[in-house]
Amino acid sequence: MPIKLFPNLRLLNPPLSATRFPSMNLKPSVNSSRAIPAFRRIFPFKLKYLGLPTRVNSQQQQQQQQLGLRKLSTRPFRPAASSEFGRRGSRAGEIRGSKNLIDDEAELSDWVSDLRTDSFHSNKRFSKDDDVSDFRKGSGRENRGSYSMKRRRKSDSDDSYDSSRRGNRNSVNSFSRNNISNNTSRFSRRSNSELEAGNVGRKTRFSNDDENDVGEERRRGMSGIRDLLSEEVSDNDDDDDDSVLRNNARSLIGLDKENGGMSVAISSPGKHDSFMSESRFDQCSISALSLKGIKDAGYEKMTIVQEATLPVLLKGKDVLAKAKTGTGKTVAFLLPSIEVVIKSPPVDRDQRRPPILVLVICPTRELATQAATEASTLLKYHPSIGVQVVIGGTRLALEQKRMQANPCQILVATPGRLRDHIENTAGFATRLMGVKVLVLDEADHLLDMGFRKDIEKIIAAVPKQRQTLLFSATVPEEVRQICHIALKRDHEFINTVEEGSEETHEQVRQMHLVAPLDLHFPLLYVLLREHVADNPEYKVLVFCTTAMVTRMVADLLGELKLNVREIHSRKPQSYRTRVSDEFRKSKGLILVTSDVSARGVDYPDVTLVIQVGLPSDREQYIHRLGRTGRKGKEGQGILLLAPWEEFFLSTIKDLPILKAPVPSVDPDTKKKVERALSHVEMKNKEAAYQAWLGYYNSNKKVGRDKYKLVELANEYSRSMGLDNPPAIPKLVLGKMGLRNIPGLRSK
Ligand SMILES: Nc1ncnc2c1ncn2[C@@H]1O[C@H](COP(=O)(O)OP(=O)(O)OP(=O)(O)O)[C@@H](O)[C@H]1O
Repeated sequence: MPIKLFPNLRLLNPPLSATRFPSMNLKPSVNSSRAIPAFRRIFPFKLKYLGLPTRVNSQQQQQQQQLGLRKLSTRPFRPAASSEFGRRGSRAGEIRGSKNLIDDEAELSDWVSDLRTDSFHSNKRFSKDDDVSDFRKGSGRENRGSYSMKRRRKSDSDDSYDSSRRGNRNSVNSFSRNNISNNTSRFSRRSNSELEAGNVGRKTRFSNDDENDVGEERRRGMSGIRDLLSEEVSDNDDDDDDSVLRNNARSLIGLDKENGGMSVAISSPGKHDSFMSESRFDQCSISALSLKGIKDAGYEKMTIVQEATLPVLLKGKDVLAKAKTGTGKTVAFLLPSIEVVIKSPPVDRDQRRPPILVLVICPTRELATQAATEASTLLKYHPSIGVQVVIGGTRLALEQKRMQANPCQILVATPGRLRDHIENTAGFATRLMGVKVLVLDEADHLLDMGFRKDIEKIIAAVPKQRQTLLFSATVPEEVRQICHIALKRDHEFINTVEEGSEETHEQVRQMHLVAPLDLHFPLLYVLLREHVADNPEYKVLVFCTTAMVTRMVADLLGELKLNVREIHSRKPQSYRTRVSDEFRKSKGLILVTSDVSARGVDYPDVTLVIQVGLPSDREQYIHRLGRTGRKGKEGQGILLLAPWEEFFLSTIKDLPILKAPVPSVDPDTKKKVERALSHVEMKNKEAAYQAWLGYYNSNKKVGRDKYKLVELANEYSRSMGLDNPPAIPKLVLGKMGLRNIPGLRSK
């Protein structure tokens, strides 16, 4: 049975295009770093002169050879037709960096204070965000590690497997158990293819007058819900949808062996602009008023993930959906959810505890606010449907008042704050018993150990009889294994990233730079300076490992007179909202950020993403990179690593990331950076050092050898211009397992 699948798979996986980077000049050259500005050396395809980046994997090397010596044409970079889905590579991810135990000093000090007060669990309970979640990942690290081990072993044993088939192995296995024809006829469809207030343990809650409570702004009541029932529904009924989509069908469907769910592999139509489909929203059973809202939002056709998921979701099925970053997943889960509200019986206006019908969970405050804003846009012509957002960093009492004064049917929340409401808001648990649709956005992150307990609690608080939607750009195997926590057994896995193809966008050029730590700050400055000079409309995200490292790097770049903002969990929510809005609207700005901006945040037109230091794992690398190249636009990504961090590259070896030559930094620039570092506040450098140590200590690989780790941390301290490593509280060192390690200073 499985053998039958392969011809189909081949059809779905067109041969490799020889021209992946058609515009790249591949003539070897010895780069004179002085003659060629650093950024241009890293992205030589922008230029008419020579450069020879080294491909990471051998397949890519082969492609490069096939390309031969070609004249470089520069902007605009356009990927070759059909190449996006034509590539294969062994699926990386077998070797994954472990999640950090302590993501930043906030967690560290909170942890310490928790230890002091012996109230760790109770304190942690009510405010969670990205950074915090990373802290809490500690308990799950071992689990993650063992998953990784399993995966590694599995992949080892599969070495003989043809790599071109490897990506489809799951499908093949699962097909062998199932009735292909039934599945195909039923489901075939066409397709192109932080942070709740970091109040954990923090004693301050921020009052937030400028909180973007969309539901409140809209001041929607429940009065018109009855009217909604008489809303005109578009002509197409479900069968029509099916036939339209069936006509377009090019997909394969099989039962997901691991968890019993349906698995749908979506094919490529052979064009590189894979983000949009040819299908219109009115081809689905969507209410006329929703269609009006969609039109006003400027959406004409569905994106690939919308086209693939909407018909299934409109039928009420549970779905786990995977689609590349910036391809419209938010609308994909909001629209069918809104349709459920429309079709629900009217709620009595005088009801004391009106039900929440749709519950959307997002891992970060920014993302929750963004999703609520999108919902608000789509609800333009549904004035009686209310959407509210509950997130950390705002006063709980204020949210309670708002929810009481103006009950909504759609609630968007971060996990920690939601749990807080479940436990502390009168009548809230009763309202949740009305939930018909549960959405986990960035599902893999939410199902990760950092959020797992909250999510389990939330799932226990909503009815079993519900529809559940899990969306993410990354769905690692371990998430497939545990998604039954949330999904029904017969759920569908709709994967719009073709198995064997890359999870990143082709139009985003990726580079990695490996250089000693002492060069990282000067190199970062040089890269940014060059990019700013080259791009009048620059908009750059610089990702750092922890919140305190983020603050220090932002200070440094500010001292270097770059136009910089910073965002991380240690900033008050009002500040974060303001900076996030500013960056969304601005051009000519650099946002230095922790992982609060890694997932989901939709900043338009980001020109460059720089990741400094080890990303927590492969998924985080992909999500951070995904802040650029959204909606089919071009973008660039640079990963700056130290030599001892190079192991991370094996986890992303299937991605088209090229090795860039390290630009030399001229003595004047070095001095300039040193001077700027000397102006950065000592306490910020000390905090960065401690946070850096905590972050790498929690990395399975780097943190294994404590002696080496301390040496590296002290190298980092020197790179900040410090003669002696800052002293760290004894309690903290003890907790990190670093007591009595030579080279550390304690206080
Ligand atoms: N049908 C559509 N046509 C055009 N643009 C759309 C459509 N649907 C969504 N968009 C826009 O696409 C952009 C990206 O959408 P969204 O943020 O939902 O992506 P995503 O897939 O969730 O990304 P991430 O994985 O990073 O969370 C948004 O600006 C959104 O307004």
